[in-house]
Order: sequence, then C-alpha cells, then structure tokens
Amino acid sequence: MVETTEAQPSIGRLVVIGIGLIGGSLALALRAAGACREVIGVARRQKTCEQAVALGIVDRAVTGLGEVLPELESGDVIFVAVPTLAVEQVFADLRDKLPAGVTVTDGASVKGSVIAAAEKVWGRVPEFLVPGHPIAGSEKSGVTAARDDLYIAHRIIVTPVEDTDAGHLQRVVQMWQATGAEVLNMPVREHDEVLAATSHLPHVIAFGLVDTLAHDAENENIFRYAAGGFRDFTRIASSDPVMWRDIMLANRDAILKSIDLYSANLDSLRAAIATGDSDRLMGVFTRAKAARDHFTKMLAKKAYTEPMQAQEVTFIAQPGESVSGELRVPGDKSMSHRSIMLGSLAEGVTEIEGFLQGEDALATLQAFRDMGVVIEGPVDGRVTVHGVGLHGLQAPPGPLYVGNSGTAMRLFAGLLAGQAFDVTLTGDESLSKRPMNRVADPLREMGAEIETGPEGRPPLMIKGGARLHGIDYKLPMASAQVKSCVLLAGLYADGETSSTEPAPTRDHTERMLTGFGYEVQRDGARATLCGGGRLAGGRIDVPADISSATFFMVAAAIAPGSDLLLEHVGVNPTRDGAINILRLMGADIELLNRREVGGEPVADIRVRHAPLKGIRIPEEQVPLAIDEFPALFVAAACAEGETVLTGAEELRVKESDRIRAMADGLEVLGVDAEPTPDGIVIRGAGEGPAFGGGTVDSLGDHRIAMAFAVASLRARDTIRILHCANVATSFPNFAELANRAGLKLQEV
Ligand SMILES: O=C(O)C1=C[C@@H](OP(=O)(O)O)[C@@H](O)[C@H](O)C1
Ligand SMILES: C=C(OP(=O)(O)O)C(=O)O
Repeated sequence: MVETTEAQPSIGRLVVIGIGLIGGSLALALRAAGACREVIGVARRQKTCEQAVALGIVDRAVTGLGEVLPELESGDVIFVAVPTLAVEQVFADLRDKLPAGVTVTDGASVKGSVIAAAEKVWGRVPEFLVPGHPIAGSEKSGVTAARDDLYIAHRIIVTPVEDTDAGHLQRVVQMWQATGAEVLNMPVREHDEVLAATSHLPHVIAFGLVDTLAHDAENENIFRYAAGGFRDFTRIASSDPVMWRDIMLANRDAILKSIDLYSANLDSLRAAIATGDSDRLMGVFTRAKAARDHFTKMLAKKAYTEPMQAQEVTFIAQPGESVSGELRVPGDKSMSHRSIMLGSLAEGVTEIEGFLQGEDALATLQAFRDMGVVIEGPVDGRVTVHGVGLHGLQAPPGPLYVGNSGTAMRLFAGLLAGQAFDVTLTGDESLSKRPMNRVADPLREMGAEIETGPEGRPPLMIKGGARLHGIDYKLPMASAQVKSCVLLAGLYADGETSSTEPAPTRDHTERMLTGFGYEVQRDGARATLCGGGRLAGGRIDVPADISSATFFMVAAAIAPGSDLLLEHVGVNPTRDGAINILRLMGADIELLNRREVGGEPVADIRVRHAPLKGIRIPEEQVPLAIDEFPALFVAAACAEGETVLTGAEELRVKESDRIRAMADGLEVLGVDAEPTPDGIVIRGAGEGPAFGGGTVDSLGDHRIAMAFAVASLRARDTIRILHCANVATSFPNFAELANRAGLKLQEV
C-alpha cells in the first residue's frame, strides 16, 4: 500500500485515459494515497470500464472522453496512458474542449513524438501539457495488471519544454511523488536517446531473439530445454506488441542509432569468436559484468559513476569490554591501487592476491577497465590483470570517477599526463575539496597540460599528447602521493625523473616498480627513474593494511583484558609509525613471524592491553603514521597525561580536516583536546572510562568513523557516529570484524 503524509489531496480529479498497467496503477496509487478527490477512467471498451470499477481502480469509468470533459475544472489532471501513436488522437479530442486550468500529462515512452503530436494539434506545445514518462512497468499489460505499488521507489521522468507552465509542472510532480516515485527532469531529446539505449533496444533484441528461435525447425526442443538465462533475457518479449510497435515507430532515429552501435559490437564479438580472440572476449565480458554489477551506477555510461543516492550509515557503539581473537583485516589500500595501476601498464598478466575490495581500490580497477584493460575479478581478493603495456591504454568513454580517493586521483594524474588522449578525473564531494596543485604543479613542470577546478581542486582535466621531460623535483611536503605521481609521469618522460622527499614516506611505488622489473635508483631521500622502459607483469601478494589494523591495535591497547592477533599485516618501515608511537606510549605490541612477501615486509601483530602514557609524538614518525592519527588520538585520550602532536598539518587536507573532526568529536565525548594549526594536544584519562557518550559526526571520513567506534571500548555510554558509509572505501567489513573481536557495534 502507498502511504502518504499528505493531509490534503494534491490534485482535484484524476482522469485516466487508457486503463491498463500504467494508467490503472497510477489510479490505484493515488486512490490509496488519498491524493485526489475522484478518479475517472476512460476506456474504449465497456468491459474494461466495468472491470476497472469492479477492481476498485477507478471511482467510475466512461467510454467517451467527451462525457467527462465538461465536468472538469482547474486543478484536475488528465493522464494520457494510451499507446504512443494514439496520443495524437487523444489530443485532438481534447482540443477546444478542455476547461481552463486542467493539467494534461502522459506516460508515453517516447517524448519527441508527444511534442510533435501537440504541435500538430495545437500549433504549439500548450502550457498545460507536461510530458512525462514513468520508468516502471512489467511485461504484463491490461487493466488486471494494475498495482498500487508499481511506482514506489521508481523514477518518473518529466520533460517540460519552454512553454510548460510552472504551476502545471508542479502539480504533475506532486502527483507522482504521492505514488512514492522519484521525479526527475530531462530534456526531451536526451530522454529519447537514453530510453532508446536502455529500454527500446533491449526490447528489439528480446522480440528479435525469440522470433528467431521460434522460426527454427527445432523450436519445440529449444523452448523445452531453455533454462533460466533464456527466461531472464527474453521476459520482455511478452510485452504488449502494439505499444512496442508504436515506440519503435515514434523513436525511430534514436533507436536506429542504438541498433547500429549494438550491431557493430555484435559483429566484433562474432569476429572474436571466429578467430578465437580470447582477450577480446574477456574484455567485453569482464567490462559488461562490472557494468551490470554496478548497474545503477553505470547508467550515465561513466567509469564508476557517483552513487545515485549516497547511502546513509550510522554506527551505534555500546560500551564494550575487551577485544580478543585472531583477525585478518582487508588488503592494503595503497598497494591495491598500485597493483592495478602497474599491472595494467605492464606487459603480460599480473595475478594479484589479497586485493582490497573497498570502494577506493574498486574505483581504480573500474577506471582501468574503462580504459580498455581486461581485468578479471575481484573474487575473494584475487584479481587477474591483462596488462596492455605503457602505451596500450585507450581513451575512456567519459570522465574517470575515482570516488573518495586522493591516492587514485593523484597517481592517475601522473600516469595519465603522458597518454595520447584527453581525460578528466572527478571525485566525490570530499575529494572535490582536496588540493590538487601539489600534483598539477610538478606535472606542468614536466610539460603536461593540466587544468584544475577553482582553487586547484578537482576536477582535473588532462590534455593528451603532451611531451613530458624528466625533472628533479623537491617535494614541498612529505607526500607519497605526490612522489608517486611524479615517478609515474616519469615513466613517460624523456630522460631522468627524480623526486626528493623532505621526510621518508611510504615507498610502495618504488618497491612495486622494482618488482615489475623497472629500475628505480634510491639515494637517501631521492628516488630516480628513466622514462621509456617496460614493466613486466607478475604476481603480487597484498598484505593486510596496517592502517586498518591500527584500529584493532588501539582497541586492544586501550581495553583492559585484551589480547588480539592481527595476521599477515604489512609492516613496511615507511608505514610502521603507529606501532612505534603506540610502543612509545607503553603499548604491548609484538611482531611475530616476520617475513618478506613479494618485496614487502609482513608480520603477525600481537597486542595486549597495557596502561598507556601521554607522549610528545616525534615529528619524524608523522608521515609514517599519517593515516593512523584518528585512532592514535583515541589511544591518547585513554593514556595517562598529555599527548602532543606537532608537524601534522597534512591531516587538515585528508578526507576531512582530521584535526578538527577528531577535536570536535572528542569534545562531545568529554575529552580535553585542544587543536593547534599543525596538531593537537590531548589530556588523557588514564584508568577507567575515558569517554562519555553522545553523537559525533565523522563528516563522511572513514577513519574518523572507525576511530570513534573503537573509543566505545572505554566509553561510559553509547556513542552514535554519523555519516559512516565511507568506511566501505578502505574497510568494507569493519563492523563485522569489530563485533567478532568484541566491540558492540551496530550499523543502521
Ligand atoms: O600514497 C599513498 O597510497 C597514500 C599516501 C598518503 O597520502 P599523502 O601522500 O597525501 O600523505 C596517505 O594519507 C594515503 O592514505 C595513501
Ligand atoms: C588519506 C587517505 O586516503 P586518500 O588520500 O587516498 O583519500 C586515507 O585512506 O586515510
């Protein structure tokens, strides 16, 4: 049933012309919602009228439009729900007889032909006509198929034109909203092109396929043995033939364009099958699978389109006790990005294990698929990348959307600066606020043509065909992203490219390039490579992410009675700042079973509770623990005495201003925390509960959200954490693992 909060009917009477699935379902929904005074049906056949009344679809029904027109008055709505090519006749019947102030709208699948019909009948598009199209339906048709819930959570596209009156438009929008639908506005032409591709072409193919098979002499057998796939694929061939004939004729040009595009693709698939071109087949199938899996996100034909509706997730964390057990947190985010990037640019196949199936790394994977790279998986962290070589990428169909990921945008900037094609990089709301001149400046020095949005923020527009030359770049800040960007651009540059960092930062790019057989010289703070080489695909084992593991290290360190083992964690010395800082605070951390896997040091980390004390954090540890500070601030709040952080201004330009976000949240929870321009001073509680309860805002920053969840272990009361959906960018199963370890965390 449709529920509505509307106290007043939003429209007067509703006249539905054509009481089938579409018209009947609107009538039922509005009646159920109490959104109109009366529903009058108009159908050609008396029997349909009787059925519509008997089924409670309409209050009354007539066979002639002429009978109801004189009764209508301003505020009433006529919904034309007849086959597309019959719309013109209905308009002709309305001409000169329509009382003033009555709104006319329709549900035809083609809008250009409705506009053309109106122009033919009235000589213009009348101000009371609001062309519309509900994107809902079923292969079922007729009055008995009508349902009151057909439109709930479906989209209705309205295509008003210049002359459409705002009041009439508003009435139609409200009418559809009362059915539970979401209303979108679109230009007529765009609507018809989008629908030709997404609805009309699939119907052509389904009708055509079933017809082809039905003509086959063996058809009985074919249909007898046809399994689920055939049934799924051809369901829409049961749709109303008249309606679909009309749509084909009415949207001819756009449909022909879609058919031609599809035929070319089918021909090329045919050729791939004929010649045994397995790479081409895998390319089409893996791209199509990814697109289908991200179906709703892919409608706009972008790489990894912004989610249509950002999902809202709130964490509710009850005070916990201790954490224990053995856990493996997901794969390292920095290495996952780089494994796809270098695997794609390598020659040959790269097999990745332990890949992080989080939103950030998946966006990178999808971006390469959109540039023509065949990538299989991910399945349980396993990915196979069929590298195309340094010069094998193709222009993507649209802007590359890299979601929430600063790493992706900055590293992409470097490796795309030397391509032959233009490309635009975009990101979500948080990424769109982050500084990009730190990569645009050195790239321009190398000869790249690159534009940013206002104030050096995304999007990044990179012009293809620039000739890059090597530079000797001194990084103004300790940033592995900037260093990596310069080195990746260096692969395409003439001569030598060097990057010198003011303090050690994560060196995964250098290590992985070396692993792919590309020579990188390291001389203290300086890394150098020569352009024009080649990368050779291979195997990559991505260890568990120490940044994700830190939330559990802190959890075990602060919660009395804890004893936790974190398995197979990457402990690269350019990433181990959190271990060093926690140990300085007195934490009991043991690194067991140390080993090297694929050029990266790995260990199992055992953490047991021990009382912590406040410290002055050594500045050289800051870049080595840069992502871990939200969690470390929670540890500081539980420590005895004062913890002072300086030299960490970079925290202000992450997914949120992490100093501000943490200071605000800590204050809500009753912690004495004082932000400074480049750090924070936190006076910890020592023994006993360190946090009160309350509602804190993670500002959509994954690490802030997880840090406050961990704080619950030492909280007196429930902590509610807002805007936690982005935890999926780096740690998709955080809540599950947290609860397994002993936290009491609910996601709502
Ligand atoms: O290179 C990388 O993979 C990263 C580098 C760091 O950023 P900066 O280079 O901006 O410090 C870090 O914060 C980010 O999560 C990942
Ligand atoms: C800063 C981070 O990532 P990025 O810069 O890639 O968005 C992070 O994961 O904490």
